[in-house]
Amino acid sequence: MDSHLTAPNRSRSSQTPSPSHSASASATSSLHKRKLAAAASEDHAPPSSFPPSSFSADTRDGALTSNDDLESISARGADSDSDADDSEDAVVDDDEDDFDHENDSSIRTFTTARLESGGGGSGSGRNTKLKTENSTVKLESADGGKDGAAPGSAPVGPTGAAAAGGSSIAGISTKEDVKIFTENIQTSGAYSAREESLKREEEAGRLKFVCYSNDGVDEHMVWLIGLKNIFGRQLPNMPKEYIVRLVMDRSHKSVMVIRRNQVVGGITYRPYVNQKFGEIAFCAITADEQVKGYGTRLMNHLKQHARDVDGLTHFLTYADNNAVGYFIKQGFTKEIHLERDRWQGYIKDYDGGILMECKIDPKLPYTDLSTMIRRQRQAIDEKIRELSNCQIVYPGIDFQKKEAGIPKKVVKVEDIHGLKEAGWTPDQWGHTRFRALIVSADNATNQKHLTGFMRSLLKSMHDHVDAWPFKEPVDARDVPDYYDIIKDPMDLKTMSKRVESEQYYVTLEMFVADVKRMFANARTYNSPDTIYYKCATRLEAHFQSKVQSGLQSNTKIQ
Ligand SMILES: CC(=O)SCCNC(=O)CCNC(=O)[C@H](O)C(C)(C)COP(=O)(O)OP(=O)(O)OC[C@H]1O[C@@H](n2cnc3c(N)ncnc32)[C@H](O)[C@@H]1OP(=O)(O)O
Repeated sequence: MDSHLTAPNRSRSSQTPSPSHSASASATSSLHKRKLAAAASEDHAPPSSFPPSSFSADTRDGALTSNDDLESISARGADSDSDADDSEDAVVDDDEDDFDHENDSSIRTFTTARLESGGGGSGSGRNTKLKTENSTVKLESADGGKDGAAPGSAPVGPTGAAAAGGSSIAGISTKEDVKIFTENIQTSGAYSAREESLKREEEAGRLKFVCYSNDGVDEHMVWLIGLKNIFGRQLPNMPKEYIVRLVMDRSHKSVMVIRRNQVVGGITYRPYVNQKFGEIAFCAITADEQVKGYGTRLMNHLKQHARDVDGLTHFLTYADNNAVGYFIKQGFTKEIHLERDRWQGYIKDYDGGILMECKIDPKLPYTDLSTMIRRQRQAIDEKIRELSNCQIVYPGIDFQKKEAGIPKKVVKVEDIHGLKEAGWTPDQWGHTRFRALIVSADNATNQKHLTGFMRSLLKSMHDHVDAWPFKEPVDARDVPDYYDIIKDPMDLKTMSKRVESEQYYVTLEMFVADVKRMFANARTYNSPDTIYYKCATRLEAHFQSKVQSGLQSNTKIQ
């Protein structure tokens, strides 16, 4: 009667299981190429003490025995993904045996320990880890009560107290003192904004995160079936019967997102309590709710629950290649730091994925990270204000300009509001790399010096044989598209006006920047074979040599 969900024997690529293993191992094939060691955990669960009314669990952990029963559960509106197809999904019919034979040659490897643990075929052998020479030698009893939730046990709440009917995973309560910090909050980043908005949904009761395993309570079972359907759709290469097996396996737990009593997504994991790590088997959000932050919040709830309730310190998962980015954003790494002894032989090997690890922080308020981030933002902001006056906003400067960009009104540097307050001192005025020019004691003399040098440079360019294209601004009547292409025009006449204003160029660098721009414009608008381009290159070389010799002779004079 359970043939639908008891996979036939599979060939295995790397291990040779004992006959009893072979007999019990479920290694259903898929394009996904997961190397399943499923049977290990499914074969010997204690009988359910309270099977759900509408379907029965057989003596094997979570192995559903009646497709009709599954259908009836689905038909009751198990999840938002449910439709006619879903109820079919729920039924693993004989046709689906096809996939069991499809990839016989491939992919099915069992870790030694999983094979050993799956081989007993009885409850007592469950989770017994046998290490061979290459791996494990010690025999360690790890019954369901230790590694993994006790079969059929009700999920527990965040406090760690068992809650008979399961419990929603509430976020940690926000302490009163948070308000002190969260007042006057700066704008939050995208991550916090998303988390906060989902947190508000939770507080308003429109959204909840729950953790259940196969406990026989109708509502929980409906949700688990709903989650199973989502996994079936979102992980299309994963054999459906394998999904059912793990979701219904009583040693697995599922943290689910429930919105308006419908499952939106979830994560099914197996806590290895003795080893203090959990293995994420499946993780998915229903198609039309992805990339809205549910996956992140789900993971945060999972971490908090796994730490506070299961006492776990790490998660491991074989992440699908196309979901690696998501896991990285959730703090998973491809480097495995967890000591090999703690996990090798416990978790299933999968092809087509990459083993990733996440260390669960012992302190982080995972379900209230946004408040923590806001508090940190606030604290940093306050410290910045303490160390600087950047929060003070002064009235603006009148930057109205006359011709050639020369300011209408001369603004004395020392009159610029906030400059002194920011630590400016008059000796920083006109700071320039061309220090050789600025040796005089007062600013007025410095400016005179600078103006004289710039004037001589301008004259030298003006008198050059190649200067003719640059003497006046380009006339748009002659070159209609010039100003469409050149947005920052410059010419010798404009520069001359700026020099003579004695206000514009307060450093030589400013003057040199205008000269460079003038030549760059010529080379942008004109092609290299044009006279304009060639004039620009020759005049620029002339200018550079004049600047160099001017600076050198100036240095010599000093
Ligand atoms: C062990 C396994 O089960 S592996 C298989 C994982 N599951 C799947 O691939 C099924 C299909 N995908 C899904 O169900 C979902 O997209 C999930 C579970 C992967 C992510 O859930 P979402 O609700 O979409 O995630 P959420 O909205 O919180 O996004 C978090 C961040 O991850 C990014 N992200 C989401 N999915 C992916 C992805 N597949 N690859 C790369 N980045 C992703 C998001 O862009 C977002 O980035 P941001 O914070 O910079 O804006």
